[in-house]
Amino acid sequence: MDADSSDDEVPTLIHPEDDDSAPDLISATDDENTRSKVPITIITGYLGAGKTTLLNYILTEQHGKKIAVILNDFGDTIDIEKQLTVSDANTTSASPIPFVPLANGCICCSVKDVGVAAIENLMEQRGGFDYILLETTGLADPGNIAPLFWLDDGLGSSIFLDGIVTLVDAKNVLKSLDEGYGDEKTEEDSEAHDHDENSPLLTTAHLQISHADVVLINKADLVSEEELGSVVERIRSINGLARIKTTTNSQVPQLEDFILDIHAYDEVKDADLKFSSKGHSHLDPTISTATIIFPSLAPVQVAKFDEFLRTMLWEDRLPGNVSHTNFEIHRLKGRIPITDGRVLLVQGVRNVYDMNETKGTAISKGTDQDEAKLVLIGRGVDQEAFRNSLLATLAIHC
Ligand SMILES: Nc1nc2c(ncn2[C@@H]2O[C@H](COP(=O)(O)OP(=O)(O)OP(=O)(O)O)[C@@H](O)[C@H]2O)c(=O)[nH]1
Repeated sequence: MDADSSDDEVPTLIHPEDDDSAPDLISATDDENTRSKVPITIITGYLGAGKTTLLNYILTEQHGKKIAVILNDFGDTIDIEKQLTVSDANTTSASPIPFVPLANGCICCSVKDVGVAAIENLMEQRGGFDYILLETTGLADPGNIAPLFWLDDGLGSSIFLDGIVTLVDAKNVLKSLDEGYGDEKTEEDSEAHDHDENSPLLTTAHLQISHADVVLINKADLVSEEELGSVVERIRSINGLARIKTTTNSQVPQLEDFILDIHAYDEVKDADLKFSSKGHSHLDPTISTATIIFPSLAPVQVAKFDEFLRTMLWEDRLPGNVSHTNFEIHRLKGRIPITDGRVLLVQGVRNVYDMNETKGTAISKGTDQDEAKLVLIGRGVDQEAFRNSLLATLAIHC
């Protein structure tokens, strides 16, 4: 399940060929920029899944980093007990650890006002830390948080999103996915999460898993091997990109690569996309992962590929006269070789995406490297329809 290793060079930003009102993306991939920016890992997961336990574990492990922790508390009250728990457990050499509790509301609703201000405030203490962990409330939707680090000029210039780690409770996660167990059903939630009465229930657990770069299936001690296997299978069917680790008491043996320095948004390694050979699973009726495999692009097709992405992500439809059901993309990653030797790397969260190219990577014809892969995670993602639409778009005017 742990798949990750590649010697690929760090990608650089390419400039879009047209000026088509693309959001002003801030590349986290420029070598020098990335080095001077502070990485942030978002830790999300259901109420009681083990987020605080994970923070305590990280802060007491030897990792040679000075870590700042931001707690995003839900509601008006500050969870004093939780802050003390983490502070007291900090026996690491990294000190002091500034705590910035976000007292007012869930970060997904008010991140512009509260979350950004707290992070900017924290950045004034720069030099006191070299890594940020943001623990979100159990009800947060990470899809609203992640694009901020691309789109907010202020934030994007000083920090970069390293990755999203989602904790799930092995004992309760299937219930959460099937019944929305643990979700507070407000009217707003019902509208946002389940707007179409005929669609299967979209729960907070789905949102947290579909956006994850790493899923920790915690509380493994509370379930049998067989139950654990079913949980792994279900999560893999929702999010085929995430690396999955089972833990007890949130103890991740290897923090580097799994929690810290994941580089989930500035690299797209071939190994990240390797699960795709296992095919499209419909184990979860609500969200699935689709992999579109297609031949490497001719240079003139790059603009067409971009058009496909824009139409899909910004207009919520598929180009090329392909019929499809309603869909919603949560996360996408792609690795697209071009016949002139370049390789395009694509990253996206919801309707925000970024396309970079690797420098001078030669492709060997007739090998796996020659194959382009686009992986999509979301609702209503019909692999065949998406592939047909992409191929139809690439064929036009080429
Ligand atoms: N049996 C068992 N208990 C665990 C494990 N991990 C955490 N716990 C316990 O589960 C409870 C909740 O853990 P927390 O780390 O507070 O969970 P959280 O996600 O921060 O919870 P909220 O802040 O409410 O969202 C605590 O009593 C932990 O000691 C585990 O792997 N197995």
